[in-house]
Amino acid sequence: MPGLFDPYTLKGITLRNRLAVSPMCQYMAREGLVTDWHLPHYTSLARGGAGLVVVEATAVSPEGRITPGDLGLWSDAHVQGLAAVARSIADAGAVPGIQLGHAGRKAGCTPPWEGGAPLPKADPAHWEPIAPSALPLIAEQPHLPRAMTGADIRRVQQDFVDAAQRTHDAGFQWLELHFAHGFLAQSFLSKHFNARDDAYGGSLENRARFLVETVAAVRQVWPASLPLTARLGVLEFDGDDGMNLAESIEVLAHLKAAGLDLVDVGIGFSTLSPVPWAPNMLVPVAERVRRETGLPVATSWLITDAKEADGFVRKGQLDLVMFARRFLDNPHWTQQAARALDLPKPSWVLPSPYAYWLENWATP
Ligand SMILES: CCCCN1C=C(C(N)=O)CCC1
Repeated sequence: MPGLFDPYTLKGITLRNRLAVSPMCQYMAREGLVTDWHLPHYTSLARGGAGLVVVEATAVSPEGRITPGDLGLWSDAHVQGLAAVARSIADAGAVPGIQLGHAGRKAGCTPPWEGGAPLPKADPAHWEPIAPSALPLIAEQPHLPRAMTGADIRRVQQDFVDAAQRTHDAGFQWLELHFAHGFLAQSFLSKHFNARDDAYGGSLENRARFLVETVAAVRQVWPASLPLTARLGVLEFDGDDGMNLAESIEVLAHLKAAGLDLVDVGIGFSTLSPVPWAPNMLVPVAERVRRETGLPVATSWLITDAKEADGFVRKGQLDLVMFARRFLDNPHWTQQAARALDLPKPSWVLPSPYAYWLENWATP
């Protein structure tokens, strides 16, 4: 079985290794546009040697932003800046990916380092979030999201399709739909936050309808040769995870039939239930998803050790390993992973101008 540093081919794309930079919100955009922050940020991550770099959650519409600082692809004006990012990631030898999402009821907040609370209604940047149902995330929340009409659902699905088309126009080769973290798609699936009585609420089939229809619609415009993936929250830590995981596996069968190529196994975060954080906590869950759906899987959350990650791949538990804070801490962490796994010439996971001097001269 291949290991962490073996290439990975999915549809018409081959990654140089199984290490992926997980999408990590930077909240440094303006009106959804790339700023001076993004190109150096993503270029340095790509030059670090990972096989795949997934650009942060990028909103398919203005009201789908988590914060006013989210990147967006809701207009053609957003393509040029992101095209430069995709090009730079590819020039560094990584495959450029991006995560498209809509934050639903969790939209319209300040960045975590400013508290992460919903913007006050009096704030000129404030907008009214939309969601499957007018249910608050927390009981004492000052304002409720607006319940989506059928027209809203169709518009947002078209927003996903249009943003996917722009994603391809920008030169990205890997697309991840954000179906996790209590954002819009996850909240359609959630028993806690979907109280609809139309075809998008009630039964599992109805609660999954938005997700299945969106994958099918995006698949129509996203080239068949390029991986179409989704991050899906399969656990909620709400005391009902036997059912949550079983339902997620059932939904994934339908998403696979609609054209999904890989699932990035995540957490639902539909409620504020405490999470029993532990190293590598989702790996066994991802393994079960892989076995029972037949879909290739990636996962993340507290995977920090190269030898353990290599083992997850060699044992057929994971196909890709998503690292987030490891790469924020050190964009060149892939080199440390290569050293830990005794790869020959480990510095050569980095570009030549770095690798030559790191590898060919005795270091004291
Ligand atoms: C409830 C989500 C916890 C982790 N985060 C995920 C984000 C995301 N875009 O998926 C944004 C920052 C926090």
